[in-house]
Amino acid sequence: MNSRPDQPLRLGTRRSKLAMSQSGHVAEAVRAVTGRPVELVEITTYGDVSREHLAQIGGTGVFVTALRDALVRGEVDFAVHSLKDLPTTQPDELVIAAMPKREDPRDALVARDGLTFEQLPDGARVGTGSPRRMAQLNAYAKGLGKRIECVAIRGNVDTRIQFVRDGELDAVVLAAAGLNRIGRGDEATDLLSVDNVLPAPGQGALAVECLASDTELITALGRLDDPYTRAAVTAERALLAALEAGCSAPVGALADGQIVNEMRLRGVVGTLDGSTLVQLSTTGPVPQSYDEAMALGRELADEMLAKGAAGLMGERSL
Ligand SMILES: NCc1[nH]cc(CCC(=O)O)c1CC(=O)O
Repeated sequence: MNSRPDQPLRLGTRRSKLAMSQSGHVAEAVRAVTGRPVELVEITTYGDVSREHLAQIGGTGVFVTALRDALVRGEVDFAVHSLKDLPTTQPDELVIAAMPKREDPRDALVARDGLTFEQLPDGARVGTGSPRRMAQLNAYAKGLGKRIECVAIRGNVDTRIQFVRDGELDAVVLAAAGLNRIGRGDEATDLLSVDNVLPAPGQGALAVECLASDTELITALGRLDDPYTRAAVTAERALLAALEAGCSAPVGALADGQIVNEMRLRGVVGTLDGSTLVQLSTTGPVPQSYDEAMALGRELADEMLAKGAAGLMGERSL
């Protein structure tokens, strides 16, 4: 593990409140399973510094590159990422040693006056720059016989909620997991059913990453792994990768199950205006290996591509 047992394990983390909360929880769990002290090492990423919209920065990896560089340089022993921010390609020198049990995967609405999505007035201004959310929220609104205006916003969770508190927006849409992790989950005025809005692949789940050569640490961190979460997220990410889409593309996916030993993978892509969505699902036994989980995701991607998914994603830079 790169150091003597009495020395702290170094956990590389972003500085944001969300990242610090995620890292704090994982640090505590790692302390519990290893008996070793864990020290948080703060690292600034380009995604934290830049004021550009994520779609303009070019999507994948803006939050993780600096953390990975620190791992490869040996400045930290392990790092915690939000899985939905992690590119689907895995560098050879790093491994995801654990995917702990996933939090609530849903998107949440934080609206003025306690409004639910259904209660939003026609023409409501809703803060989100995510193509995935825009496509599905526009379609959801249309099904309710109204229009919403999606307004691209950036910033951390607190900043986004402030747009609503200041009266600049009627609502913002955020990951429920993020709200919960920073202790603001009770401010959600609606939790969006995954029947209406599928989350980003991996949303609500964390990746604990370390050097592929650090076998002792991989074994220790592995005790935090939740195999069901790993199977689900692997299938969702296989779908995303097979659709050749980055994290800023309008792709939603969720693998879950109501029936024991069965996993249902749902996927969606759409046009940003929500006028066309390709939404499909496939069901099979809970994958028992990486290969089985990958196969589940690829199978659904093939069906979605056959239904014209690729054409819909072409306009993602709009
Ligand atoms: N893209 C930013 C990001 N990355 C992870 C989360 C929330 C926590 C998670 O999904 O694990 C968020 C904020 C949001 O989308 O509201």
